[in-house]
Amino acid sequence: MIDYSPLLKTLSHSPLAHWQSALAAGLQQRLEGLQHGDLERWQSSLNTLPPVAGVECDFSEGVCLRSNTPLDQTTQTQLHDALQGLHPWRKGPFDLFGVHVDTEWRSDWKWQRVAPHIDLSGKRVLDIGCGNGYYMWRMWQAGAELVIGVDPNLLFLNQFEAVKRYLPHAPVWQLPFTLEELPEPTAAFDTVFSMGVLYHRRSPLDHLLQLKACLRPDGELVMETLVIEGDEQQCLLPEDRYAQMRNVWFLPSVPMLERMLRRAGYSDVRCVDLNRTSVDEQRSTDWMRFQSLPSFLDPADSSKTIEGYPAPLRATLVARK
Ligand SMILES: Nc1ncnc2c1ncn2[C@@H]1O[C@H](C[S@+](CC[C@H]([NH3+])C(=O)[O-])CC(=O)[O-])[C@@H](O)[C@H]1O
Repeated sequence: MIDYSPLLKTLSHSPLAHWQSALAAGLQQRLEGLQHGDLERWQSSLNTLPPVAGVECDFSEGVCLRSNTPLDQTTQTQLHDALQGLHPWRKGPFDLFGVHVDTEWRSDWKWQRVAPHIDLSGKRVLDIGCGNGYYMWRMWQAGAELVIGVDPNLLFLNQFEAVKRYLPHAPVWQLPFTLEELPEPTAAFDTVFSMGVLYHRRSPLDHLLQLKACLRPDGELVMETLVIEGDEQQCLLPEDRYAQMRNVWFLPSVPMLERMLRRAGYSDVRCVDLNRTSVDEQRSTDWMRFQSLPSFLDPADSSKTIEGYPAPLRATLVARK
């Protein structure tokens, strides 16, 4: 598993120095207690990742790793099979030494919509619900000094580890925790991202307050979530599933979300992007062979989900603490 000691060392020289002992204890407990029926299989996939010499990053178009000694066919097949052992790959794409991991989501499209509105140079960044870490690599590429992501999903942690294995010295770390489990106080991050998480929370205002608690004074929040069209009085609470997703709670309108952010104490609240998710952006691939967005929309009317709700519309808002 990931050796977190360099992170703990980095933290000791930062305003998060108090995290050191809490994280060390929490991580040890979490990593020892990790249980999932597939964990052994994922770990053996990680163990079959071939070593690669002379790793270089090319993040100009996405997350692309190359070697100054191109991989022979056998090694590339070994890499392909090890990565396939970590199916399903949802966020990406990744190009790892010529193996193109064509993920369910074109997360690069979302990053292109978000990145122009933020400046991450020299920033200490926290990514809540970081998934497999795809955006964390983009944040590092955008100049962040330290990127820490939290996500309780163990498959995604293993996918992150597969990439991190080839970039062991990158200041990019994924912790197998939820936001709520982070040691307090956390008010040390310049930028906090919450993308694709708010609608999974039953108490959205508490989520906004917990995110604010992670920011230093004047720090910036990047909030990306599902919304509906409407005025500041409107919000959708699905009866059960939304686009086949369980665990979806509140989909506010943009004006309502702006109001929620202001009521939670943020200032300078702005919506910088609004985008209807297309079936080109979220779809099944060889790397995510389950059903995807095309099956979750009404076959007779793609402006609706199969449950009859408005089809996925996502907004990105930025705000200051
Ligand atoms: N309380 C929590 N704390 C931390 N993580 C959580 C919590 N609850 C859920 N998650 C995690 O948040 C992620 C939400 S996916 C967005 C991924 C990426 N950000 C994206 O913008 O594509 C949503 C989607 O794709 O619908 C999952 O990986 C959960 O495990």
